[in-house]
Amino acid sequence: MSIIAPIAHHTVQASPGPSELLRLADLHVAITTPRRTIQAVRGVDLDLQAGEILALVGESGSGKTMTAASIVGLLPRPAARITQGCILFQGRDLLAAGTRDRQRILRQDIAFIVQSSLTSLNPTSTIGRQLADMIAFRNGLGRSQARREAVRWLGEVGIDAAERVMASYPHRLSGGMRQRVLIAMAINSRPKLIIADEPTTALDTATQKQILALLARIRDSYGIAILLITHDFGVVSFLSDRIAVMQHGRIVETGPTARVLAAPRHPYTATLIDAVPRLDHPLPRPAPGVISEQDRPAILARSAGR
Ligand SMILES: Nc1ncnc2c1ncn2[C@@H]1O[C@H](COP(=O)(O)OP(=O)(O)OP(=O)(O)O)[C@@H](O)[C@H]1O
Repeated sequence: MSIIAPIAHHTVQASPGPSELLRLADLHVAITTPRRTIQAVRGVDLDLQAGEILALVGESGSGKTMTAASIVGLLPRPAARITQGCILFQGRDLLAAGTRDRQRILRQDIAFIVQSSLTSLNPTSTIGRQLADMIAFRNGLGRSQARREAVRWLGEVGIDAAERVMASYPHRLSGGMRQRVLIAMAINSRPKLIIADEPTTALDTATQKQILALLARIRDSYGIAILLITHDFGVVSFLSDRIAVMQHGRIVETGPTARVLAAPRHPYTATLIDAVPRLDHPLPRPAPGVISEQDRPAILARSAGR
């Protein structure tokens, strides 16, 4: 994985606190298309403490994925590039680090989980093979020991029928099972940070809740910090300690989850929260004529599913 130079470095004045894991300072990402250049990320400042779950929330196109991709060196090349800023991981600037150092940090300490779990797995290889190969490679284990470890990690992520899943090809598993497998792949190296980009978006509501509960348990058991990227405030309230709200490439509000949900300070945050109908809160008050009585059952059904 590599990150595109040249980069105008931002000077970070304060040294990181003892528990600061990740800091983005004045991060800018530009995307050049044949027709124009888009400033996808426009000066993002963000910090994440060890063991913390921070939700990065915003509508589609607000720049969440470009921010995450910058951290793990997966910006779509050659169109996208970091034009300014720095990314500190445990005080080290990933953008200034040598390729080997950066790759070592990304391999050992930062795991990236994306939404589309089918494309993240090799369709021609069994789950057991993929997981055991990864464990063997990372830990220098022999085949049978790596296999035993693979079964153990599948158990860790709540897969009971581990032997059956080991023998399965990815397309034979449900979306929730595949996401559990990806989480097992992410955590077996005991990273310090998981970046999860819309990890539950493609799943049904019950499975979403199970996967979110699993992520919470992983944080509690292993102290792994999670940067959770989502457009869904329902997901955020379930899982995160803190929220950062992103709009048009900028962070417009950051705060503890309970405070942000109860008393949003930025109008955009309030709009996003209001857009989530829930049964335990009054339904958002629609402008007259916008939501008719006929629409109401559908909204209530959606809200009941959360
Ligand atoms: N490969 C690409 N080529 C051109 N523009 C892109 C590309 N990927 C993203 N963009 C643009 O960059 C901006 C930020 O996109 P980004 O994917 O980071 O948003 P997002 O908040 O993650 O939204 P979503 O949840 O839909 O992925 C948007 O204007 C988007 O259209």
